[in-house]
Amino acid sequence: MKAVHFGAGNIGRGFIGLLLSKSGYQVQFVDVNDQLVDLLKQRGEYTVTLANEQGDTIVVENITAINGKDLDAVAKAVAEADLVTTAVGVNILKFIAEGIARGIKLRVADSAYPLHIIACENAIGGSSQLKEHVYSHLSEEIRQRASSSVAFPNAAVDRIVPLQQHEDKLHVTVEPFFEWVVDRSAMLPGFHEIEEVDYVDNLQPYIERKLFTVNTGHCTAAYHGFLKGYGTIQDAMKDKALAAEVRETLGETGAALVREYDFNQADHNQYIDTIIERFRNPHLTDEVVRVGRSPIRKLSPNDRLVRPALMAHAHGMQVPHLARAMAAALLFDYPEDPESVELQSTIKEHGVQAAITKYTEIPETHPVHELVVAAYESLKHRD
Ligand SMILES: NC(=O)c1ccc[n+]([C@@H]2O[C@H](COP(=O)([O-])OP(=O)(O)OC[C@H]3O[C@@H](n4cnc5c(N)ncnc54)[C@H](O)[C@@H]3O)[C@@H](O)[C@H]2O)c1
Ligand SMILES: O=P(O)(O)OC[C@@H](O)[C@@H](O)[C@H](O)[C@H](O)CO
Repeated sequence: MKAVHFGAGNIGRGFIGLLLSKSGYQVQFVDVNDQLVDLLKQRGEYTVTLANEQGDTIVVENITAINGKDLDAVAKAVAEADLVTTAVGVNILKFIAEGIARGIKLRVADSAYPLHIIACENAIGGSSQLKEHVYSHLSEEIRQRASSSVAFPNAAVDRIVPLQQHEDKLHVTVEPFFEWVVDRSAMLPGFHEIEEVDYVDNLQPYIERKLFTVNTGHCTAAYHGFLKGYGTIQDAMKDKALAAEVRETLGETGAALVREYDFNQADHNQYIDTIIERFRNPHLTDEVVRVGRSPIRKLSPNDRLVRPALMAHAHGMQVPHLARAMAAALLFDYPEDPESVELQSTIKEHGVQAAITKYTEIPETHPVHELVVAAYESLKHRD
């Protein structure tokens, strides 16, 4: 069984590549980082360390890599694969689409054996978004032929993998916890199941619960932590007031999720507790600037702050803490992050109200918009 995985970065090597390899897939990574690709090709293996007391290690063997700039090689690999996965960042999906489309074209020309394409990104409907990008490169005739043999099931992936500090550029340290849930209803017969993956008929509650708990809590800790001068999530979570802010924020998303999806409140509280403990893992060093990266994406309408806030508001609930988290995101001024630079320049040029409307798409007349502006002013002028 052959798998092609786009993005040999932290989650690519530390989670997806590892599970695929354990399940008997021969994994070919595709990346545009020349050094990473060369090392993977030369060595054919890498090490994953679990951030636990014992520091357990696993060697992932029998892997190889392709340079993503070599579109012919990418297309050939996709044409021959049983499974394509991605962990490149949701905004990068459009850039990998052409190679996948060319692979599909080659593939449907001489066979119709099934291909599953699963985007493992932090986004709602990641694989569906990738499908749109891929299909924009295909003729109607090829789309028709692909419709019965190429599936794009959506997925939710959860494992904290920080930026790596190892001398060995392939070595990756990951938290022990992981969860990978795939939408079974969009799958074709004959799929070689990936071990330890959960297959569900309705993914929506799972992806929203993950994104609006793990990722909402994480970015809340990151943005408030950044404002308070903490370098890592672990240090930020030692601040009692900050940890309480994270919990209150997850109380707001939790109330909305329980109402929307009928989750059991006690089970959801347990889920929140587990996640907060994961943020505190003393064996991890996770920088606030990684977790807060791409604030424009994180402030976008379908992401971890705005969507749960509007969902809660629609159920008649108050969202002061989500509004504060959005305000803290608007104050994330980190020159090495291109989205932070754009955000700060928009605020400077057009004012915070216009920036909120532009990036969150919440109209100025909406009560949540007013809450975010007030929280922004109060955080900006804090002592
Ligand atoms: N790190 C985590 O804790 C975590 C957990 C769950 C989900 N995710 C999601 O996984 C995705 C990747 O995150 P990450 O932390 O591994 O990031 P990362 O930066 O470590 O890895 C991304 C990789 O994609 C590569 N890439 C960029 N453009 C490419 C292209 N055109 N073709 C092929 N490869 C390309 C980069 O070179 C890099 O190696 C994101 O969507 C993220 O939200 C991350
Ligand atoms: O990857 P992002 O930028 O969407 O979010 C940053 C972190 O919250 C994220 O990578 C988490 O570590 C991960 O989603 C845990 O499953």
